[in-house]
Amino acid sequence: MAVFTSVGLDDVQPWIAQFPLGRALALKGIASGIENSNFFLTTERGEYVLTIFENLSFEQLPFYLQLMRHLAERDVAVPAPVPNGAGELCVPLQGKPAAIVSKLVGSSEMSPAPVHCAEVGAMLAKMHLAGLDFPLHQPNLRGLEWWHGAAPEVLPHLSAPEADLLRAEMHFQDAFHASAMYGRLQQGPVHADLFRNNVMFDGERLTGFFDFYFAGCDTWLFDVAVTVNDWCVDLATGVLDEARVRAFLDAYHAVRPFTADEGEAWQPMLRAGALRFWLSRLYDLHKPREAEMLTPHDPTHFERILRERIATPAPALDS
Ligand SMILES: Nc1ncnc2c1ncn2[C@@H]1O[C@H](COP(=O)(O)OP(=O)(O)OP(=O)(O)O)[C@@H](O)[C@H]1O
Ligand SMILES: N[C@@H](CCO)C(=O)O
Repeated sequence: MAVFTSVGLDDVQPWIAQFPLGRALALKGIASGIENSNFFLTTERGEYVLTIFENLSFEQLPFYLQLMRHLAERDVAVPAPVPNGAGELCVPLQGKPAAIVSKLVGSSEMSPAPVHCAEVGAMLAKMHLAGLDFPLHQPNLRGLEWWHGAAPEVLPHLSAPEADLLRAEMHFQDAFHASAMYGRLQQGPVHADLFRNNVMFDGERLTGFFDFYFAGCDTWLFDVAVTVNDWCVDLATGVLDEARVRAFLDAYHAVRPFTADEGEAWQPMLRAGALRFWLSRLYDLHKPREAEMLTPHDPTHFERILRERIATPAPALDS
């Protein structure tokens, strides 16, 4: 269920007059998604997606929407937000923040082959470069500081081996994040949640990245690690598929070459990417938000990935 705020064509008709889109012709709720209410919107000018934000406020949204606009203007495949007549990207609908973005063609590729991973790698590198001159700044709100707040909250709910792993990995990540090598890694706006369900494909052609609502400024390599941990993994075991990893990394490297520091940081960063989602899934499971609408994802998937990344080195980065 992904329409939490119900809106009909009659509600949208007067509201849409502020956008240069003509009249609304059709509105259809989108069934997938767990954070926001999403609708396919057909207007006299074409096909769009209308999102009503259920958890994000008017203050938080400019970073995400301006970033999407900035990237779309630089030919990165992302939905382009449509400004209203006053130039605003986010305006209230039924008392909640809402935005209209262009509709991407295609569907998510949930069983990716190396060819899909190469497309994602190349577009991610292009996105990182295009974000270099993005003027707004917001930290990754699910970064090290958040991990330090979340870990003590979930620890009482863990078994002894799980608690030992979490404590040891936090310790390891503190040292990694404090290192001079970490301090030299290139930073900028990152997607930070680029899982298979947040990318659209039309056959083997990537048509767009979407769901930017965990984006923030962090190291580019963190984004690479999060993305590889999802796109290049065997979902049953957490083991990385070498052919997909190579395809992803080679395609990224061809657009934006990795540095020697990134080569050194690669293994700990894959662990950081796994820890981030193990922790957030544990947190969502044990500390659900008030008026929570989502079914928590399984944390053990990322516990398995974390243990696997500690035990087995991933294919190296070229630099
Ligand atoms: N710009 C777009 N173009 C085409 N389809 C879109 C677009 N944005 C969203 N969708 C569709 O809507 C669905 C839900 O969107 P999204 O994943 O952003 O929902 P969410 O509730 O915000 O996120 P999530 O469940 O991933 O946390 C997607 O799976 C996709 O099918
Ligand atoms: N991608 C996240 C969900 C939030 O988008 C997860 O799999 O835990």
